[in-house]
Amino acid sequence: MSTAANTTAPAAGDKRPPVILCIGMAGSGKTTFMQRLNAHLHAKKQPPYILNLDPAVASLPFSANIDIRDTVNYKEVMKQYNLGPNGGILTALNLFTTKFDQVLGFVEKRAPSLDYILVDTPGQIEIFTWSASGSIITDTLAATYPTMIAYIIDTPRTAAPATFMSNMLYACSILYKTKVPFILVFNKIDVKPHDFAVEWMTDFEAFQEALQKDKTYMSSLMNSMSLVLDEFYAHLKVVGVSAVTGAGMDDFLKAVDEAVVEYDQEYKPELERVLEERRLKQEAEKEEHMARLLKDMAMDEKGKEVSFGGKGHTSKKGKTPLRGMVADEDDDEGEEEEDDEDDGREPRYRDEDDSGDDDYEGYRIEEEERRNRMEDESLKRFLAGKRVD
Ligand SMILES: Nc1nc2c(ncn2[C@@H]2O[C@H](COP(=O)(O)OP(=O)(O)OP(=O)(O)O)[C@@H](O)[C@H]2O)c(=O)[nH]1
Repeated sequence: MSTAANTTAPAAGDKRPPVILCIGMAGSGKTTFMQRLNAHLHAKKQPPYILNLDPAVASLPFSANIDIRDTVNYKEVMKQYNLGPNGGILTALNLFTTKFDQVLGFVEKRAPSLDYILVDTPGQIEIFTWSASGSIITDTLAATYPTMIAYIIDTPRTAAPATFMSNMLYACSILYKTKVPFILVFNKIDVKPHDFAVEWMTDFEAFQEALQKDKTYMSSLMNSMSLVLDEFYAHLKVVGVSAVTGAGMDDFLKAVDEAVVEYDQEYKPELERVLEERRLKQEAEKEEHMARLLKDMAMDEKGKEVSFGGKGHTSKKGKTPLRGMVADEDDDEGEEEEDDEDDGREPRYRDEDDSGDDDYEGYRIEEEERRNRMEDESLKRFLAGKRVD
């Protein structure tokens, strides 16, 4: 776990602004946090580019550059598809995702002049974190930009060990699902400072002690869960902020810088490895299909072997029809071999009963002799000082 102390500033002239996906439980203060962050960045003369992905928000306290509500009317979606509010929001997000390549196009044009891209997500957290659209949007952004999740937590409401544990487990599930760098943002520290949370995350015994006070059946379950979470905490950046007073905003930006470094050092190489693995797998599949196709082409529908009349054709004893493309060739067994000369003809199929074989062979020999005669003629004309056509 890091607490945004040791940081590296983003490289000057970096054309890939970090994308900050703001996610959190309803009422955790996502929108207020975005508003505060927006104001803070404007004050620093680094105005962010804002995407609003919440189709159900009544009014935004900041202006979004791209707003899902301009594209989809979620109330109309509810009516048309006969859905409830959550189904309407999810369908609206799905519809918007089908246009996300256009959104990316807009972002791309602006990216060189931007320092930050902020994304507000639907209040119903699972609509973004557990939907296909949420994954597509996250993965698409993360393929190009250093993308991270700012997980907003309502600190006063997380002070009980059981609530804290539930919230951390949820955060853990999102981290393992998205795999992008993760910042835990303890919001509302003007009401309750987040020191207790940092202590519980860094000092295992302190959390165990807090758990001892809980005498319910849940405490033993939580005891074992807390062991699992220890590993998870190591991957997190933790900051305390107040979206109302503006406390902790610079700490948050330092954590963003750290997340960019983490993206470059861990996420991106892993992404490239996965893409390369996929490419190799596809290539291997293609080769396998080709080999199977060639094998199939060597057999006619009745299961008889067929061959091509052109270069690389098979002998009657049933060799591989396309030389050089399929392994397992053995050409010099003293069998009756056909001429390997490429005569430029289209390949033709035949089977062992092909009675036209001899005619064809005769024609080939005739053709070759004719070509040889022409070449001789041409040479004679050249030696006689005439132009060669
Ligand atoms: N004291 C205090 N209150 C805050 C802070 N941040 C947000 N709030 C309050 O928390 C409530 C919820 O804030 P929102 O920003 O609407 O939360 P949200 O997560 O966007 O909520 P949804 O729109 O339901 O997703 C509001 O009453 C805010 O004024 C904070 O840092 N300190």
